[in-house]
Amino acid sequence: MSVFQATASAPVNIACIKYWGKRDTKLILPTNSSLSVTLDQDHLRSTTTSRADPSFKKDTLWLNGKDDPIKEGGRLATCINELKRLRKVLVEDKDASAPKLSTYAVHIASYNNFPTAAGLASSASGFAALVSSLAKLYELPSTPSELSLIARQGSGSACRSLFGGYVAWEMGTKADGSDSYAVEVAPQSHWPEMHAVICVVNDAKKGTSSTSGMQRTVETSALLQHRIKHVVPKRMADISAAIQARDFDAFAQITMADSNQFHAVALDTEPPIFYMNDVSKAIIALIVEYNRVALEKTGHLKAAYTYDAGPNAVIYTLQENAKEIVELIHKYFPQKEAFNDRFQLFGGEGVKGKVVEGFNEAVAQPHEVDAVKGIIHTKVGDGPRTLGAEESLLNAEGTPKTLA
Ligand SMILES: Nc1ncnc2c1ncn2[C@@H]1O[C@H](COP(=O)(O)OP(=O)(O)OP(=O)(O)O)[C@@H](O)[C@H]1O
Ligand SMILES: C[C@@](O)(CCOP(=O)(O)OP(=O)(O)O)CC(=O)O
Repeated sequence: MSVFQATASAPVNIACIKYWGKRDTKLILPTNSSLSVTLDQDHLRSTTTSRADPSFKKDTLWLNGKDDPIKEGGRLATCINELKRLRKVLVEDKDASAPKLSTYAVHIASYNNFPTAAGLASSASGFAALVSSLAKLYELPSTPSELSLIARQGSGSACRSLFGGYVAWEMGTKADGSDSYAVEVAPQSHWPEMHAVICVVNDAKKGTSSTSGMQRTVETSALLQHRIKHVVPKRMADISAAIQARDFDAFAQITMADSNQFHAVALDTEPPIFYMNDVSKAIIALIVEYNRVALEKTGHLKAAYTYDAGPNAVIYTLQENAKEIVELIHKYFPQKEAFNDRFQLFGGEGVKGKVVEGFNEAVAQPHEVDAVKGIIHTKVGDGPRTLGAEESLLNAEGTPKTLA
């Protein structure tokens, strides 16, 4: 008997223009457009296998090997049901010989190769991988933008992980959400030199979830209304132009300004929300000083920090500056574990921890080991990938394989 199964992996994305606020909480329609860089799934990814079988009793998801209950009417159920509906309408109703997979329950196993729910955008890669694997299983003729409409209903930011490179989520205006989807601004190949140095400040589950935090902001922040109307539209246009022109100065300025404003609207929420901590703030001080020196020496910026709903820093930079940034972070935040030098920046010599010439070392205090728990060096990457049967996460019985 044939096995109906597909496996896909999907990347994380980190926004430069932040999504923060919904105008429709059920459909997940945002109050502003947003834009992100997709990170390389060779380093950070969710991998998901979906199987449809007439013997399965109910839709089931295992996340990192553990049963993750699918709540009726919840986000997962919405995504799965919508994909089943498309299977029926786009495939089964058109071809009588197509197996009626839409009537079978599915078993889904997913693994994140990085901490889940720790502000590293696991919901984004997770829902993008889920939608990609089911779309493949159901042989849907849908485009990435069409699939992004479904991923959006799992987690807003997930819609942007349906593309590689530089991605915008157009907020749309329709009440049914049919024009609120992701589009490619530029592929990875357009500006492959974009790297990211991620400082993991806290990899534990966070306090205020994005979902509840942003809703409180919508309800209580006057500053958010200003941001939505008067700030984001111009920033979206300007950063898209900066990406087209590969203008890192403009890209960095806008990215840092938008991170700052997102954290300002979080603070403007009642009661206030603080996602950054003192370590996050020290990293900002280091990047500001590093850019000051760069501007003085070269007339250009070299780094852009951005923070999501947690204290972890993502520092965008061009490949040529990544080594200096890794050195800088090590100088102030000594590491317990050796740096994973996947781009061979250091050869065999190891990271020393040093600042560039002219850097004012007094801008931040050196911290104790573990203030920054890890440093992940990655870069812009491609969109979801379909993987072969040998990568399946489900065993013959349709339950998760134990991974080595
Ligand atoms: N691989 C996955 N497959 C399906 N769902 C997933 C997967 N990974 C994460 N999720 C869902 O996303 C939730 C975590 O989302 P949450 O927004 O709290 O954290 P985060 O995405 O890591 O942080 P943030 O979005 O603020 O950057 C999990 O509890 C789970 O429901
Ligand atoms: C700060 C952010 O990372 C917020 C992400 O929010 P989510 O997409 O996690 O929220 P839900 O739609 O409620 O699931 C900014 C961004 O990624 O644009």
